[in-house]
Amino acid sequence: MADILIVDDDSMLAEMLAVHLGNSGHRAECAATLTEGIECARRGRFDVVFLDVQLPDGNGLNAFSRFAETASRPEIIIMTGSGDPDGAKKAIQSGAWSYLEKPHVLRDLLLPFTRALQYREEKQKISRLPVALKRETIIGASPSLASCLDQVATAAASEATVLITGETGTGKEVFARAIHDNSNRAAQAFVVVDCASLPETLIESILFGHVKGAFTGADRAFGGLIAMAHGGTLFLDEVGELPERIQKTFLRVLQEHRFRPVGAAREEFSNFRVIAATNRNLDQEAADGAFRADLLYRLRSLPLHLPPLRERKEDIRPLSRHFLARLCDRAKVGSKGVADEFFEYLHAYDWPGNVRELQQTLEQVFATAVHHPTLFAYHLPQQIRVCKTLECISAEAARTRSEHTVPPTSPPVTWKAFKAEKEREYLRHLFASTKGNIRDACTVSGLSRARLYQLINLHGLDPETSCRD
Ligand SMILES: Nc1ncnc2c1ncn2[C@@H]1O[C@H](COP(=O)(O)OP(=O)(O)OP(=O)(O)O)[C@@H](O)[C@H]1O
Repeated sequence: MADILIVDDDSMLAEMLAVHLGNSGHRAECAATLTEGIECARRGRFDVVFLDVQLPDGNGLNAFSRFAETASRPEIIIMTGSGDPDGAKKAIQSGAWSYLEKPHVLRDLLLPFTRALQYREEKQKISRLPVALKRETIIGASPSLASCLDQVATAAASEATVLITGETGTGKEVFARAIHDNSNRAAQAFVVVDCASLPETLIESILFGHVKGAFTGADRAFGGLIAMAHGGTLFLDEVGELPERIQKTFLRVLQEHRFRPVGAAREEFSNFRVIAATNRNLDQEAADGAFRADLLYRLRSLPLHLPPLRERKEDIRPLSRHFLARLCDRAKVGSKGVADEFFEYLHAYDWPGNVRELQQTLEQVFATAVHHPTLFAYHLPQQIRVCKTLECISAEAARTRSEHTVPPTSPPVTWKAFKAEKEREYLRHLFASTKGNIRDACTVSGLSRARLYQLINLHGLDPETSCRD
């Protein structure tokens, strides 16, 4: 017997589905809105959620992760309107087990539902196995990182080719190593091929090796990276950069594990496993003919997408603490205190360079504050401080705007007096956000230094004390 949650505002359909499932020995509960559904999923334990897309208080697909991340981690079957290919595609991309078209839910339900339960049962058996994932190099505890770690465990237990995607600096190489370190191949080599820096004329020789005298300068035989990865893992970093000429040859090597070193008469064999990574949209490139679609499908037996840091900001604090502790260790200095607003500033920033940018920023901060026992927001690079400051100012502007939608109850003042008061308010806030730093205040406000000093005099303000008001 399974526990099912049906989230649909069509009460007749929900009821019919509940009765149908009840007749097969399952226990079904219904919710008519997203809010009610999420609340039910949090309170109860469900094996499967049937989730409608169009709900009165929002789109089911957008709330997908809120169901998937509840304690019982249910399998989710999406119910879409009929003939909505976009909805169906989005459902599968968000990790739904399957999708059913609304008018045929009862007719089409049996197979996906049975398979989802079977999958769930097997998943629970596997997760009960006492396997501890070695993940010392991977810091973070956000739900999305946890889900990536689940996928690392699955990939490590299999021999399938993995394609890791994600923006630059999200940790693709770290995750590739973690898959290798947790696999049966851990004792053998992890060979990195940086496809972006392979010299065009030497690619075959670097990958497949060469015999002595194969070309001018080949005064010794070389085994090649594929041979080196025998028994271990071949990590193709930036695989999208692999020249077209090699893509075809490589596809064959990937399928047959046989390759011919340059100048050799015979083929060699290597038992390697491939993990590839890219920050490019290879689907698009395959559609445009810039990357071989057959190679892409072959590489992507198991896909693993790493979310950017801005979508898992919970990881910023533990990552920062980890990097700072490592820097203190290396410099042989005691651990440093970190002011709370330091993290607030890190949170407000979008981290286009992801974890790598965070790590480099902290190295920079550490170098400038090596003798300071505490790190303050002031130690952070200017672009990060400006970002937080702009966030404060726009929040303040929104607050002021909303205050002004309320009809004024006090008698109107002159325009001049009103403007002066708003100017003073703005300046006070500007100094509070920039900690009284004139240079930052000019950057953020766009005022020249001369105009800023003029306004300070006019309103009799002191930037240093204003920032503490
Ligand atoms: N979750 C994490 N925990 C600890 N360190 C991490 C994590 N993710 C990334 N890093 C660190 O961030 C840096 C960048 O990681 P990595 O080289 O794996 O990124 P990448 O996605 O392969 O980048 P690129 O696409 O530019 O090659 C490395 O120093 C790595 O150790």
